[in-house]
Amino acid sequence: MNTLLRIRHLDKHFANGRHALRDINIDVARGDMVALIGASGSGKSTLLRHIAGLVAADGGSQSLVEIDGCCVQKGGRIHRDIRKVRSQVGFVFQQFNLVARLPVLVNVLVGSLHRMPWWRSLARVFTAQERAQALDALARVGIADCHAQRASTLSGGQQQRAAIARTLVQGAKVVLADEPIASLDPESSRKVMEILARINREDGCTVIVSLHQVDVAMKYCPRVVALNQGRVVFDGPSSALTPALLHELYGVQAEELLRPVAPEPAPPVAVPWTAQPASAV
Ligand SMILES: Nc1ncnc2c1ncn2[C@@H]1O[C@H](COP(=O)(O)OP(=O)(O)OP(=O)(O)O)[C@@H](O)[C@H]1O
Repeated sequence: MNTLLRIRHLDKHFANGRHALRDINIDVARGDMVALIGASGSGKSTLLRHIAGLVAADGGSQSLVEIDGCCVQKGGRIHRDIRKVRSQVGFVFQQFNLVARLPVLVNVLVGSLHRMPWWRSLARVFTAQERAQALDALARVGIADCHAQRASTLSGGQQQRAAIARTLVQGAKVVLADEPIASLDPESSRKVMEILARINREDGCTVIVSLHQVDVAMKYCPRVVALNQGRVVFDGPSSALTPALLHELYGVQAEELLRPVAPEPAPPVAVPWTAQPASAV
């Protein structure tokens, strides 16, 4: 396996005593698209935040997170060169994390700040080439025509697509998406998942996406890692996830994962026009 992400012995206790992650060991190959599933509180967000180096694992542990051979954290300490590693990691949040008052294009350009000299990033001065790249990324996610609007004026689905465009501009090797469709309607959810699948397929970007719904995970992600109370309880092909297995893994909580996303609205059916006899009019 051409390993991009290596996680070893990840354990996390929060200050309130909650044991949120329990001896997590996962390898993810370059170019994989992996769904992280689990009921509410199972540890999905906590795991993604550890992978991004936003949270440190338990101190004094044997824990390790590496991305492309570079250390994110080891033994409960975030690596001192974390900024360099983070520039390779795009994070897509449930709540989009855009700056509401700034234009969409500027929000997307934020993805290129890590490549700029400090004085240019402070002044937010962007070159024509950088702007063209950001516009191109917005075109790829289907919202180029919104580039001049304030981020706050976009719909939730459009904001999430802008957040994905930001990771494209960033040139991230891995995109970590934390419940990116949790607050979206079914049609916007479908678009966002299709965009994530497309950047995985076309750019070879490794995608790890946490989801509540098993049906979405099975549709878009060949591999699923399932968490329950901070522990990996399944790691394998999504096709192996039957309702029976989910009930075995989660008990009654399986219902939360099996609840389908509302079906897409049926396309309008064209009713063939037929001439009516004059008397029927
Ligand atoms: N900062 C924190 N302090 C204390 N406990 C926390 C903290 N963050 C998360 N937890 C706890 O850790 C556990 C895992 O939380 P996490 O948010 O990772 O779950 P999740 O699977 O992402 O849930 P959801 O699907 O509801 O977002 C939960 O019991 C949560 O209450």
